[in-house]
Amino acid sequence: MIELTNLTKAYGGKLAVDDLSVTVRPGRVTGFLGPNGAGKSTTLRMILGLNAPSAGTVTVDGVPFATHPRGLRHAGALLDAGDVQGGRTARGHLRVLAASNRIPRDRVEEVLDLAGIGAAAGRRISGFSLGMRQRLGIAAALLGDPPVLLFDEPFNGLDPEGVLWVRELFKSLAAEGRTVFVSSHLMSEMENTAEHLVVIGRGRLIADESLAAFAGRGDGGHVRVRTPEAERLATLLTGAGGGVEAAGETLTVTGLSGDRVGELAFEHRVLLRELSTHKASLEAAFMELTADSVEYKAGAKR
Ligand SMILES: Nc1ncnc2c1ncn2[C@@H]1O[C@H](COP(=O)(O)OP(=O)(O)OP(=O)(O)O)[C@@H](O)[C@H]1O
Repeated sequence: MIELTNLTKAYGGKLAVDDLSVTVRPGRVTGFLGPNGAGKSTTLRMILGLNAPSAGTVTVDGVPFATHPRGLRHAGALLDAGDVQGGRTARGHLRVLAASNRIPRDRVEEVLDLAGIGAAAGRRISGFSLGMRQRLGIAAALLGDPPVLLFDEPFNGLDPEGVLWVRELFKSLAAEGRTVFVSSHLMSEMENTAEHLVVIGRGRLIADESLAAFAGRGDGGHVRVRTPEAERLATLLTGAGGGVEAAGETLTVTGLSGDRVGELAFEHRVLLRELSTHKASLEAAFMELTADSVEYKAGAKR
């Protein structure tokens, strides 16, 4: 369990993290979402004791991480996949980490295989692609078999197979009862991974809720239907409690399911030329929610 209490970090006069109070619970993947510059990396670094908070506190299983004697065996993290000595081999890099954390050498081979880079273990990291570096970073996080795991943008640079692998890995780590906290600036990456979401913007907490609750914030989706009898169908749909927007032969319907719209048309012998349902996208809910806190927007005046 990770507990942030009024956690704040100021750089100069600017608040990178602003009074954040959040509890990250074990047994589920918690997505940590926010646009670029929202303060995710700064928060993760404070959890690990790498940055000191300007105010507030953060504990990992009840104690500040820096004072935890078990180091990598207590919390593992992938922060910046590029932050490794390129001259070392993957195996060499992990062996150094293992030695300094009193982790048995055999574990290095285990995590290399687990991360799918066993075959590249003897190669220098400088020749690794970004995806391979991410896998190495994940292997390093898992080295101490820790109950708490933090990952900063772990999907960057991974191919589709890698993305699927990471998703399943995170879910299985959470199912084992671990605390798994994963940052991303893309909702799509969290959609099939996280059960719970913590969303921040400009350092402030915007949402702390289940993925299902978050999805419910969206517009709930709509049904699009095309008919030569648009006016008659619109009256029927409105009568059934739907919201209708008409544009020529096309009606956009909210508040009624696609099935219900089809049934009403059938019952009243209204000819349909098209009927499609459009689910509310989590991405849209995320963008809507964070729109005011996006710091770097294309074409926006600053
Ligand atoms: N060492 C630093 N000195 C000054 N400002 C910093 C420093 N580190 C981060 N910041 C600022 O703090 C804010 C939050 O940055 P942070 O990297 O935590 O955001 P992020 O959510 O991880 O973003 P991204 O998705 O782009 O990595 C940004 O405005 C950033 O410019």
